[in-house]
Amino acid sequence: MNITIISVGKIKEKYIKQGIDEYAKRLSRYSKLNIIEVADEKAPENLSDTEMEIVKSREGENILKHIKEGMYIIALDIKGKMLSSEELAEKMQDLAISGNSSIAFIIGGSLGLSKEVLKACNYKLSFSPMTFPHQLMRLILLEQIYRGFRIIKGEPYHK
Ligand SMILES: C[S@@+](CC[C@H](N)C(=O)[O-])C[C@H]1O[C@@H](n2cnc3c(N)ncnc32)[C@H](O)[C@@H]1O
Repeated sequence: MNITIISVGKIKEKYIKQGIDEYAKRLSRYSKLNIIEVADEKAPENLSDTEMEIVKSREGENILKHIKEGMYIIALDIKGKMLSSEELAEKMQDLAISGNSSIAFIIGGSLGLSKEVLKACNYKLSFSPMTFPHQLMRLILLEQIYRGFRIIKGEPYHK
């Protein structure tokens, strides 16, 4: 299976980068991983609603450029559907069985994802009603994808 993560913004924190590198290494036993970072637009505190939509829209355009034919697109969205780790694993397995060998996970920037991206995606996945910073979200997502592969393979994993 090919996993692509399209994420707005760079990873600046060293400790998060180390965690991401570790899970990317662990995942390489199970999947091809491609992490694409798209530029985050400047978003000062005092933006109007319209200006915020413009920022999200610009970031969204850059995200959508990386979507390829045949990719199953999962947008990370606080308001999306929550799944257990076992349910996410089952979803990944079902996609593979039905011939979707390429999954793209999308993580938004500080203002979230544009309506165009949310419209283009096949599934909206929430990790909880809480808001996580995008850098940490990338690490948590990688851990859950890795956990998903361990579950699919029936391999032992920390509970
Ligand atoms: C700082 S958050 C953006 C917060 C923004 N106010 C919103 O409502 O989306 C950056 C990105 O991380 C991801 N994210 C953060 N918390 C999440 C959660 N609980 N579930 C799913 N994705 C989350 C989303 O992709 C979001 O666009």
